[in-house]
Amino acid sequence: MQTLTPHVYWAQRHKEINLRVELIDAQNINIKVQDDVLTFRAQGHGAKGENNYEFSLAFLMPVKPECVHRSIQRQVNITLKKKQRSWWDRLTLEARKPIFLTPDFDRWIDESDAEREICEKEERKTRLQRDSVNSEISFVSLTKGLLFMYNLVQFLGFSWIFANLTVRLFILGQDSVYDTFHAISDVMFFCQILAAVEVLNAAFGVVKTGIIPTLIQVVGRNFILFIIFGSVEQMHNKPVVFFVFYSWSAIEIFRYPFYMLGCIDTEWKMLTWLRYTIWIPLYPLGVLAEAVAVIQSIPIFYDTKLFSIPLPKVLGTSLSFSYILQVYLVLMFLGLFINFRHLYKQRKRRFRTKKRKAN
Ligand SMILES: CCCCCCCCCCCCC[C@@H](O)CC(=O)SCCNC(=O)CCNC(=O)[C@H](O)C(C)(C)COP(=O)(O)OP(=O)(O)OC[C@H]1O[C@@H](n2cnc3c(N)ncnc32)[C@H](O)[C@@H]1OP(=O)(O)O
Repeated sequence: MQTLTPHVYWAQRHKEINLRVELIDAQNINIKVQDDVLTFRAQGHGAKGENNYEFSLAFLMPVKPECVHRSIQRQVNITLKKKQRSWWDRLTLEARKPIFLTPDFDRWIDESDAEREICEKEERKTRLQRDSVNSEISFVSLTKGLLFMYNLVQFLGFSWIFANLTVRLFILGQDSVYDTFHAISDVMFFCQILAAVEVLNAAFGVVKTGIIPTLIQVVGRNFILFIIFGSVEQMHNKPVVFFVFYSWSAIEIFRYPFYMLGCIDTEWKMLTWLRYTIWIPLYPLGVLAEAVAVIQSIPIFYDTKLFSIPLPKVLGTSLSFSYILQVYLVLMFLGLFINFRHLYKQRKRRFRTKKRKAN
């Protein structure tokens, strides 16, 4: 086998040099770049059949020693990085062009074209960045808009409940307390079903809050509303319904407007203080009222056998739901403890941040 020189085509960009070595089925390719000199050795099929091929090129200016090459059926493509971003007048150190070297007209561009190519690339990049920022902004605005609407609906719902309970108490006196469920439950059902959105918001990171406290809050309330009050008629006329609904709505008429203002990046200090303070008496009172409701419902579930769970014969006929309620009573106080601690932390975080901002 003889050693021949392959035909080499070259082109440049501001940052790199591209070489195309014309060699069919190149094998044992050995390319080295040392002191700005590239040496190429390979076996392949050229104009004179299967032979060894080699060449070397001393570059006009410094190049990085690492290079990338890729052999495809009819050629070997080599890419080298220039050490400095610049446009070379020629490829080789020697002014006389080697005979085997030709400009690669398929890839050839002059300096101004290369500049334009770079400008276009930059423009495309900026446009892409701008587009992604714009779509991020419109996504955030859409989310904030939807959250605002959600909070507004809840605020209106709970304001109606709170106002209704208060006005009825003043007009009808004590009697209104016994009729709370019939007067209020439809709106309360609506608001509390809708509150499931808060669990989804926490789960998908739409708002910066933990899922566990939200789940405890929503599941805890809906258990009382739908199971204890909703499914047992004997509970409808109990005064405890009034106290539960009153404690729930008393916090929500501050919490939801606080969130609404948050959605439009506004804050009323008084409202923030109320949102993060009023739960301190309301939460234990609310849980206490809920506990009274559960305790009052236990004998009713026991007598009516409602929701009792059928058991295998060896264990007895069925497990009364009243036993589950007794376990729930314990869970309630565990839930109270978790959420009380969570709200306490949120309060501390909120007021600590404010103080730091004020400094
Ligand atoms: C696993 C299931 C087990 C079930 C076991 C059952 C156990 C039963 C336990 C029962 C206990 C529940 C009793 C309860 O029903 C009794 C009462 O409600 S009594 C009445 C008094 N209640 C309250 O005061 C509680 C009110 N509720 C809450 O405060 C929340 O629901 C709670 C999840 C407890 C806490 O809220 P959160 O974690 O979200 O804290 P923040 O308000 O500070 O919000 C944090 C940041 O998120 C932003 N955010 C949150 N929600 C929204 C929203 N809807 N829209 C816009 N932004 C929102 C908020 O602005 C904060 O952001 P930043 O810090 O940037 O301002």
